[in-house]
Amino acid sequence: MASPLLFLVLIVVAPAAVLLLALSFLVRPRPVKIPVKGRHVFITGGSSGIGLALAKRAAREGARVSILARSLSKLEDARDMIRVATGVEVAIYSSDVRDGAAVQKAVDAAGPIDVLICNHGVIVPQEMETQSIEDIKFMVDVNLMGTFHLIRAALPGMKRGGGPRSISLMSSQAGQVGIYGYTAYSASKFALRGLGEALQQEVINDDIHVSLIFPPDTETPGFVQESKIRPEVTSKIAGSSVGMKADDVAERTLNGIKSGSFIVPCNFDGLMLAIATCGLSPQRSYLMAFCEVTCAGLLRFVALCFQWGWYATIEKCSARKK
Ligand SMILES: NC(=O)C1=CN([C@@H]2O[C@H](COP(=O)(O)OP(=O)(O)OC[C@H]3O[C@@H](n4cnc5c(N)ncnc54)[C@H](OP(=O)(O)O)[C@@H]3O)[C@@H](O)[C@H]2O)C=CC1
Ligand SMILES: CCCCCCCCCCCCCCCC(=O)[C@@H](N)CO
Repeated sequence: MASPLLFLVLIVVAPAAVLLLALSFLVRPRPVKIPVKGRHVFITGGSSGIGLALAKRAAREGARVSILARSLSKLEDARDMIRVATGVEVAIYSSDVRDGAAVQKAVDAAGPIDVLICNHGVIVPQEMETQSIEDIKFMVDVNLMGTFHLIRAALPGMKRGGGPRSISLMSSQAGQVGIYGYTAYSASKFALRGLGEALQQEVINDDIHVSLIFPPDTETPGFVQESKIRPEVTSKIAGSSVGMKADDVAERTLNGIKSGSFIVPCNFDGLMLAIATCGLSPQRSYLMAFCEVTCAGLLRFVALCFQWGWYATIEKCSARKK
């Protein structure tokens, strides 16, 4: 009578328990908690959208907050908005992340950083064949080179010790899977993952922990602009993942940073995408590692179903154009 139960234990539960135990010893780097309260959080692109929501949240949680962007008037408006919402006065720095010297000056003026959030980003969605090389360079320079400038400027100050610190990079779900109309944008966002994986190995001994954030379409001023010019196919494919509000992305982001997660998905589709594209990324959570090991095959199948749908959409749209 007890034999089906015994069978279940032997075939499923026991191997799962052994795997979980093995993974709890195996995961590296080790789990870490990164506090935000009373610490210096530096957010680029903090004057709008996700960055502004992040700045508000960090201020509310008792951090000292600095924000950097180009437009001084937008920065001042953001500072006023955050003061009204939280009673906290944030420091503002007007620089272009493409200008390494200007970034260095701002970072020096702000003082040693505990949590660096490279959130700035630009997008011009368009098919590569018609996109100008200036627009392509624009996205790579801001999204990728700007991030290099920031990390290089902030690292010496961050290595001074005083508890675990974080470097977080705002990628996109389009940095996990290439999307029609996003050749340059996807390239710049995929690049952040390579940067982050390599950087984590270089800074682990300094108690610095890298996080990569992968949001879906998010309601922001930037997204409103993007939506006006984005190809129809791009909108359809991006619609495969449920859109979010900036504040909800900010909440996921800050929680991901605080829990020291390397990969930070923002919604359920993002979680599936993270498991399907886990590759050789570091993983601190043995539970997530367990999901990756056990679900990879099935999620590959799900991913192929999505690709099937996307190629059908592309065919339909191009047939209509002709
Ligand atoms: N909204 C979305 O659908 C998604 C967004 N993301 C990513 O999230 C991040 C934030 O996006 P979102 O909130 O929509 O963006 P917004 O366009 O609303 O805000 C962008 C911010 O970055 C700043 N910025 C842009 N270029 C530069 C530059 N060269 N130097 C310094 N600061 C700059 C802007 O200020 P200023 O113009 O004054 O410089 C602004 O503060 C980006 O990296 C984006 O790629 C990822 C997935 C989805
Ligand atoms: C295996 C399971 C797969 C699960 C579903 C996969 C869905 C992928 C959708 C990708 C959407 C990309 C949106 C990018 C938004 C962005 O970065 C711009 N809006 C920036 O402004």
